Amino acid sequence: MDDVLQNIMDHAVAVAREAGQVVREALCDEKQRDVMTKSSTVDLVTQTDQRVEHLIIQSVKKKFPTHRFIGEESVAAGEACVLTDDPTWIIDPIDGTTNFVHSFPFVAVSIGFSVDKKIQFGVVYSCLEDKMFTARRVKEHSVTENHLMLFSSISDVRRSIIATEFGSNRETETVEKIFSSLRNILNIPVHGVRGAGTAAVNMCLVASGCVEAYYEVGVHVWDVAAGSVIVEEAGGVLMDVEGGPVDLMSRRIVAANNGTVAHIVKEIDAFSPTRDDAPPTQ
Ligand SMILES: O=P(O)(O)O[C@H]1[C@H](O)[C@@H](O)[C@H](O)[C@@H](O)[C@@H]1O
Ligand SMILES: [Mg+2]
Ligand SMILES: [Mg+2]
Repeated sequence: MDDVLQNIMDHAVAVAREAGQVVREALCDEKQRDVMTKSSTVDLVTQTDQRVEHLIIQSVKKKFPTHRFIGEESVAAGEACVLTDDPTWIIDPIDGTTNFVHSFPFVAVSIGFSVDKKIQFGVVYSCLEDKMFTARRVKEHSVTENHLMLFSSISDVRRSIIATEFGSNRETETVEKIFSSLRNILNIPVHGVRGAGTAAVNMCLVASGCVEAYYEVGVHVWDVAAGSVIVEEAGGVLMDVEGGPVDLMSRRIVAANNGTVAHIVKEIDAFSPTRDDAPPTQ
């Protein structure tokens, strides 16, 4: 199975790079950044998101015809978001669509691969920085092209930088919760709070030791599937925002180094968005 998995992972890296090239070219063409909206007026999608997801799925289908998919834009188009034991590609064609639309320079292609409901490897290609982050769920972990993982050993949360995002839900109660968590964390006080505008890149920043923790409520499984392996294989931990094991379908995540995770979890004002795998409402 090892060689088989490596073969699949090599394909994921190749197709992520190809997808990244499409994203870079699309950035120079305003038409390809024309905005449509999904769950709210600030939940953006472009024809490039859809085109890149199509490209990835078609490329994988040719090589691995029995594999299944959970893709952000396919789910938006009505496909079910159900993780089975079958080999499944979990795809976010453009993580950071808002960044893409505004030319804010952090945009990633994120691909996680799951078997038996466990993510086996993750590939995050931060395509404007041209950084490829990969990790496989075995002892080995690697970040290609010299992007070495330098995991943070800081255990004093007051010396940390914490990454988070504001998401795309602007309901008053949700915004209140987001600010309540942010206020608690700033008041620790931490050195700073940052956000790249993409969950996948934020998780790679944890894995690289640039930030000590990243948390968000409202992410989706395609935002974090790949990053989850990259963080864990770098030596980090994943947790639910109220402590306990993370559930990638729950839309809640903390990814952190060992020293700060418990402190961060204490400060988060948690809430529970509708799960990714919830049956559709009629
Ligand atoms: O929609 P994309 O750009 O794929 O993903 C983004 C989420 O929608 C947003 O809620 C989140 O804050 C951001 O980090 C994420 O990457
Ligand atoms: Mg995303
Ligand atoms: Mg996306």
